[in-house]
Amino acid sequence: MDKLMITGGSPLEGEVRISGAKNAALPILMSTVLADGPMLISNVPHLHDVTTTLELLGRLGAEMTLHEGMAVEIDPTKMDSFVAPYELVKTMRASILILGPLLAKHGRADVSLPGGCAIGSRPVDLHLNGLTAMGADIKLENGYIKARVDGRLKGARLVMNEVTVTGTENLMMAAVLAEGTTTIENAAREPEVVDLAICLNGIGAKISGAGTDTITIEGVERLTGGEHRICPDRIETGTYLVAAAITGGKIKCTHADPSLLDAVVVKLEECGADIDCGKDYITLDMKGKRPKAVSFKTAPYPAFPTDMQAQFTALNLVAEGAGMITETIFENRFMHVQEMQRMGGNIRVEGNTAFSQGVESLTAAPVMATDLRASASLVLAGLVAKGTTIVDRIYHIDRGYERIEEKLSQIGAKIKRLPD
Ligand SMILES: CC(=O)N[C@H]1[C@@H](OP(=O)(O)OP(=O)(O)OC[C@H]2O[C@@H](n3ccc(=O)[nH]c3=O)[C@H](O)[C@@H]2O)O[C@H](CO)[C@@H](O)[C@@H]1O
Ligand SMILES: C=C(OP(=O)(O)O)C(=O)O
Repeated sequence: MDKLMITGGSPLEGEVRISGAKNAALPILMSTVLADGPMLISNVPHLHDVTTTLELLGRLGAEMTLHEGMAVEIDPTKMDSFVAPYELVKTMRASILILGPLLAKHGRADVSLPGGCAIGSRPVDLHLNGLTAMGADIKLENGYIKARVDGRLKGARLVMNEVTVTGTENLMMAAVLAEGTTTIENAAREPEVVDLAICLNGIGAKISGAGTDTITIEGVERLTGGEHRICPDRIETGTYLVAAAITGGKIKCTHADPSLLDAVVVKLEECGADIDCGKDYITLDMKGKRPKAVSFKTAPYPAFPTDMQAQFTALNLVAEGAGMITETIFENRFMHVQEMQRMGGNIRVEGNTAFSQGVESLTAAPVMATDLRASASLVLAGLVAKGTTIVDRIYHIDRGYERIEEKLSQIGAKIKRLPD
């Protein structure tokens, strides 16, 4: 397994080009199953999860052509398999996003039930309840979700008990080809849900209200093929902004969308950063300053994202003062804290809150984490630690960050990938 070797102490300075969003690319690539012609998807990030998604689509019989500049053309018209096998689903929970499109388009889907993962149990009951309410017959057999429907799914009123991002996306994708109108109440408002709706509306779907908590989908009989450009990754952007803030540097993130980062920007300003936003860039200046500790609770968009919690936990380790960070989305998302303690962080977890008291400096250590953002937060801690930190098991990082070591090196980090 590859590792990252980071020697801390250099303030980061320069420009980073932000990639397309993982969490938009995955549902949008899955949604191509619904189309009646080829789809050209651009600004696709080069990530392990994207490769897994393309492998899944290939196994289902979709034809794919890769174009220059991270665009992929997907022709789903000759699909002849409806099974998402365990060996793919176990490496990527988001494989569940194939369920809605397959069922809506082909009337059948066998999708391995995703297990829990390092950050929590992550059930998919709300996806299944919604599809059942739309007329699907769903059984669990031998670890697989076996979903069937005779003819088209039926539009329904779906009231979600919890705000679920992939649940909203799965049901929205299922509803676009259903007979009649579906409403999703208490829907997720995340920008990636909006990007998916834009993509689907571009090929003939009738979705309104994406980005609010009530989404209405008028089912249509067919969708055409078409084109879509994936929106910028707000979590990647936030991670690089924290990298500059934690090292007392100055950074410009280009090809970004600052309008998706309001809650994160508020906290960066609170920690002392000067921020400037343009239409497609965001700069952060923290030169010569030590960050001040921040406190917040994670919650669904537009509140502070759980996917940025670990990175700010790292920032608080070296900040001036006490910080209190509460995780409300996932029950086990502080796996990074024990590793941070090994680097000299003065931090403890009680219940779902991490309490920290900033220290002047961290010390390097060999560390590893069992999820994506936790691993990224250890890289951030390594950027300010005295000495050389080795972050193990970085396949988690490769699920969600495109060429992280190259992008960080370009802005002055001393970071190297150590191949297995
Ligand atoms: C590929 C993708 O987009 N992943 C994102 C998505 O994950 P994902 O869509 O899996 O996360 P959800 O929004 O579904 O999870 C939110 C909460 O709802 C619960 N829940 C969810 C579904 C369900 O059927 N039953 C249920 O109880 C979950 O356990 C969790 O406590 O949103 C998360 C929350 O912003 C992000 O951290 C992930 O990066
Ligand atoms: C939790 C995340 O992703 P996933 O839902 O793909 O596991 C994440 O992007 O931080």
